[in-house]
Amino acid sequence: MTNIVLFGKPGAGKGTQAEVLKEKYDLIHLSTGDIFRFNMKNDTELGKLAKSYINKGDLVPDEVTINMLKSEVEKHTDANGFLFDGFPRTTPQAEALDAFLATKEWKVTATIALEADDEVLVQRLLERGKTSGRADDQDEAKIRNRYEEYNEKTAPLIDFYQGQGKFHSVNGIGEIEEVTSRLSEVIDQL
Ligand SMILES: Nc1ncnc2c1ncn2[C@@H]1O[C@H](COP(=O)(O)OP(=O)(O)O)[C@@H](O)[C@H]1O
Repeated sequence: MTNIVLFGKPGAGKGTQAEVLKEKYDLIHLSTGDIFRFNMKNDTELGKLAKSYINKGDLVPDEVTINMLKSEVEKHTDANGFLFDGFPRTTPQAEALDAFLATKEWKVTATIALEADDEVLVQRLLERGKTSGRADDQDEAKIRNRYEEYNEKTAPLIDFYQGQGKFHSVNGIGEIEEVTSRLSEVIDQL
């Protein structure tokens, strides 16, 4: 069982890399952002709730996110491992993930951060907003708010995973293939 947390600021390339890594390492890719967007598109109760937070650039409350994540993991208990993308994003989420995985005698194998400079990332998101239709990518104020959420709530997870000796980081700037090979170097040594 290999469980990898892909970590990084909005726009760092987690989703792009996850698409490649899930095939390469036969992992189930769980993106909380994608799951929320799927629910928003289908106008489910979860989608309606999430929308009010996401469209402002705020995080969705922990309880909602954690329950959703657990039910997604439960659908794949025969998996070779998971690639968590966009989760955990807060300390309570990270603690809940550890506790939940422990009930299955699993654990987080490693957390790998994609590092990139804020200004590069804001430009990437604005560019993505032109074609993605994502409301949270089209407005610089919403994007800045996501960075504030990241700095305040998500950045402390670096210490959390460093404390567990599981934190790795790679340079997220470069060609997609280049970044994939940096990530693979870390994964191959786990
Ligand atoms: N683990 C989470 N906890 C709370 N909210 C989340 C989580 N994952 C995603 N979201 C919500 O969905 C939005 C989009 O997520 P994602 O696609 O991962 O974004 P980004 O491109 O900003 O990294 C976030 O800004 C947040 O509102």
